[in-house]
Amino acid sequence: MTILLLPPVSLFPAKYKPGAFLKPARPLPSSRPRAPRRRESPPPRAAGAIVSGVDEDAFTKYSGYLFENGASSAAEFLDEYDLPAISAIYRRKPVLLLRRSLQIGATFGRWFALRYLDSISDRSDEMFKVRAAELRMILLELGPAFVKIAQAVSSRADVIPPAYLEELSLLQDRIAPFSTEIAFSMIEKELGLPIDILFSEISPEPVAAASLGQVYQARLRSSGKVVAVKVQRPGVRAAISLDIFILRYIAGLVRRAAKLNTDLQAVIDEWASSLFREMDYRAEARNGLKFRKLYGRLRDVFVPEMFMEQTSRRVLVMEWVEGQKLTEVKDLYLVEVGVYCSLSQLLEHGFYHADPHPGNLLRTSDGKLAYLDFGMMGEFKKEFQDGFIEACLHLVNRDFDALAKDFVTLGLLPPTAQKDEVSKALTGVFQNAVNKGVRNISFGDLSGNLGRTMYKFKFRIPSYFSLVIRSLAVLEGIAISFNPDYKVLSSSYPWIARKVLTDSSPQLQSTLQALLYKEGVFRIDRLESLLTESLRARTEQSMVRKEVGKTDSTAAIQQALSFTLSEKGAFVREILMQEFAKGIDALGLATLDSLTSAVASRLPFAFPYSASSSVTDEDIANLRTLRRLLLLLSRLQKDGNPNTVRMK
Ligand SMILES: Nc1ncnc2c1ncn2[C@@H]1O[C@H](COP(=O)(O)OP(=O)(O)OP(=O)(O)O)[C@@H](O)[C@H]1O
Repeated sequence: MTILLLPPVSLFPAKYKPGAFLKPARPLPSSRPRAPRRRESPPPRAAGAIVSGVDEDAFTKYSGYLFENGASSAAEFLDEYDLPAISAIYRRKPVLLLRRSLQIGATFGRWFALRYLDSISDRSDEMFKVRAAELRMILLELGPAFVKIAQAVSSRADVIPPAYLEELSLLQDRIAPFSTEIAFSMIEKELGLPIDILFSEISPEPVAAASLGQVYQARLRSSGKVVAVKVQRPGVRAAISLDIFILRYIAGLVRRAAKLNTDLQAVIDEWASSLFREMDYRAEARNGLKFRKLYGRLRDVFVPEMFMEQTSRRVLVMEWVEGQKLTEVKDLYLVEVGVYCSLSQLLEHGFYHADPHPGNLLRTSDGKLAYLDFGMMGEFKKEFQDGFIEACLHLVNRDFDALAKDFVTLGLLPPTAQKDEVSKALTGVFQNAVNKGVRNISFGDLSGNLGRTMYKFKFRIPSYFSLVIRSLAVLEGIAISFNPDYKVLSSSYPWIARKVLTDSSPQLQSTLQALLYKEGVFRIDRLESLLTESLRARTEQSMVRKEVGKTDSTAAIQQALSFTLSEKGAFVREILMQEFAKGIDALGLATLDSLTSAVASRLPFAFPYSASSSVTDEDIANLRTLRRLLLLLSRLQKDGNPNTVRMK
């Protein structure tokens, strides 16, 4: 069985520039004589090329060790996170359990001891970078469960010191690969066909190695398309199951010892369930298909195609994306595209990419934002979407009583929390931030402050919500690295304003009603600010959405003018009409009033009625509102004609 590997330049169109990966032809591992196949081939003993600078693939050794101890055979075939099954496997292996626990304890213990020594010898600052690098190596050595945990926190510029952030972000894509021979044999076993029947070319080494799998560049023999082939690390489920089992146990101890509010074991269970789902590549491919269908239509967003027929539980084949990491190219326009795409995911369809770490966001060679890795997707339920929008509106409008209630709806606070106390505490957390103006609120700071202040009210962040926050915080984090003033909330608020003005959900409509009326008095300033903000969203949105056959500026004008007349603007129109009617009534009265007083002053006798008594304070307020409404509409008309539509 031979595979034709021609020099890449002659085979790939120039835009793919695959030369970096496809080395000059050389025999592929699959053409070498292979060891006789067993149902479960032993894990690799030595890694192939070194990607990360780690001189040995520690995970490969670890999974080999597990295999020798009989742990992988049962745990490796678990389809989903099944705690009773995992307990049953590892309770029968106390020695393995003890050895691994000691290994984890000793590794971290040594590191903490060194940090302690640094601090007593006053060398903490000097050794900071060294310890950060050591921590990365430790996590790599301890295997994929720890790498995954580190990845989860590595995009949080707000909670992790910069030196650690730098090191931990290397865990996103610089992990030692396992041997290509094992990978190719897994592809053949999983897909049931020889490599050279599946692909006309494949890179002789992985182009990237991540915690759960590694990726090859290949060309499908059937269609000639260039694809990425992701192959799962052997022994990964067994290794992760064992570590989860141990971490759960430690979490139980810590919770009891520190009397924590949070059920740490439940947090680990949720995380473990999603990690197991991530390890099923068929589910990932289905997610990718759905993601492409929903968001692939947004302008400047690119979602690769999935090849379901060539995908199995441990092998995934998808369209190759040529591009650079968003973090490397520092493209603020694409960060904005990402924010709009995230909001569309969160607040329009509720189906969102829950792992948008910087390694998964690329800038394609034609300037689009490409999403990779659909293993972890979240569902943001409609009631939470509305709750989130309401919370943002209440925050921006400084309505902290309502915000306290939103926190209960969102599951951030228990229903038993003392609302008055909470409202006071929230005022303390947010007042300053909001006074600075919505454009200056940092998403990262806000969530950090919130956690610290609200702890005493049993504040907890449900896992669905932490992923939502994360998907926005990651983008803010990327942007901040090259524009320290970037605020994701400022980019999101126009969207939120537009949503509340146009959504037909009764919940949002009553929020809007409550926001616009205080004790029956119409608050036109709030409508003004919502409309102005929403227009900003619609203008920018027209850049992001494909407006077939329209220029951006005409689309913006049309949107601005037709908004209140459109079906979506029905609710706002009703409010406007009501206020217009009140204003016109007041205008009628006032006109009549001035007419009668003008006529009365010219009469040679005293007029029996006092004209001024017919115009009340309310009428005067309604007249003022009418005037402002007219001004607002004319301004919207003007603003709807921006000359600068493209931000690039
Ligand atoms: N379709 C693709 N086109 C080009 N490169 C790709 C593609 N898919 C994956 N890669 C490369 O492989 C790397 C790892 O892929 P991916 O993130 O899907 O793997 P993973 O095992 O799920 O990783 P992680 O541990 O980060 O969750 C990516 O960061 C990217 O560099």
